[in-house]
Amino acid sequence: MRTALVIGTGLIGTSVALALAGRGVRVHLSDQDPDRARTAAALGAGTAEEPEGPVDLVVVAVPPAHVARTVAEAMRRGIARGFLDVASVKGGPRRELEALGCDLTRYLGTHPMAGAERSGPLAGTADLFEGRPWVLTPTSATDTEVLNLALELVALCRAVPVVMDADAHDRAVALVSHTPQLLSSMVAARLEDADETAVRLCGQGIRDVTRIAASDPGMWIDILSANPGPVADILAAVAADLDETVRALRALQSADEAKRGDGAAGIEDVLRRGNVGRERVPGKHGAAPAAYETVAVFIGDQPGELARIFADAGRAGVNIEDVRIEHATGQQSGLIQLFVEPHAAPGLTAALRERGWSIRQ
Ligand SMILES: NC(=O)c1ccc[n+]([C@@H]2O[C@H](COP(=O)([O-])OP(=O)(O)OC[C@H]3O[C@@H](n4cnc5c(N)ncnc54)[C@H](O)[C@@H]3O)[C@@H](O)[C@H]2O)c1
Ligand SMILES: O=C(O)C(=O)C[C@]1(C(=O)O)C=C[C@@H](O)C=C1
Repeated sequence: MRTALVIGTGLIGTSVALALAGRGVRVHLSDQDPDRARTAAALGAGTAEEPEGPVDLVVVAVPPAHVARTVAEAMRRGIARGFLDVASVKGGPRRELEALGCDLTRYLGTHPMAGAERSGPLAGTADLFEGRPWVLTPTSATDTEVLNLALELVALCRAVPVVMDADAHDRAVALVSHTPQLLSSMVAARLEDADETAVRLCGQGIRDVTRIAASDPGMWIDILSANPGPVADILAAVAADLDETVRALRALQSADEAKRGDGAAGIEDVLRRGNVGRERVPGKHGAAPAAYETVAVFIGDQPGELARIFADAGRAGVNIEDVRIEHATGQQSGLIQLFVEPHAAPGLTAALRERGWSIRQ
């Protein structure tokens, strides 16, 4: 692929464009808000100038409700060999394109399973998709050349292609993306009127659970409007768990010992099922989840501290598999958790101690 046109230069479009431009593709950028295309261009994602002739690939990265019309318009102009979109839902846009009478041989619906709670071009990064699944939903009508262009795009973004049926995709993302977004928002919504003294106690648990609650509501209304049935089905199952958990907690307040035992069993059931589900979440690079050991180190909030600890781990010959930083409220220090293979943890702990780091026991 030598040339591409990215329509919609927000978080996803700019990230795609940065990855392609970084690997030598000439990328043209377009957005209904020209300032956004210019911002993406200024970040090195390509040029905001119109292509002079046809490009190899058009990537449509606009909100789901605008996908079909934008793809149809690009097809009408005949400006590329293939047309992709990256929307978070796949069944609806395909059916809309069908209804608009578009040539579906030239179109492929795709969805990179990577993103962020921020939107707009300034949130874009070239490495956003590295190692992440990127769903492709070809049908028997899809032209092989278009499928190959999509596979090339995924490879250039260093993502991992996953082929799925569009409706199966929508049911899957209802479970792993759309319902979690709503639940994160619902937990965060409890904080809206909470007492300041309670909010000050927020620790890493609530930060983990509510990160995506900062997402753009407009975008999510669009996504959920295009996938309401499957999300409602999963939320109904969550609601049944919630009802059961409330019942179990009330039983724990009872004076009757048997009822308290029943309540504890109900709570344990949901917590254990949660453990089992969590174990199924894929680990690094899509591999089976690894049981890493954590080495927790106190770290100062000043320039160079992270570089120093990573260099010290490197000197000890230890590969850091994952990392998490917990910031203590109101303090100029934090706690960095280094995830390493279990056999490497004792050596790393000793080496860091020797170099003066304070390790949390
Ligand atoms: N945010 C995520 O985590 C994520 C992840 C994967 C896929 N997606 C999908 O990617 C698409 C873009 O999402 P985003 O997060 O980059 O949103 P964003 O708000 O950051 O960017 C969307 C851009 O599209 C532009 N736009 C809107 N309508 C347009 C039109 N008709 N023509 C041209 N430009 C138009 C907007 O001006 C904006 O710059 C959506 O379909 C979304 O479902 C999002
Ligand atoms: O914010 C993130 O970390 C995301 O990856 C967001 C996320 C997801 O739920 O996985 C959200 C919607 C997209 O369609 C794809 C990615």
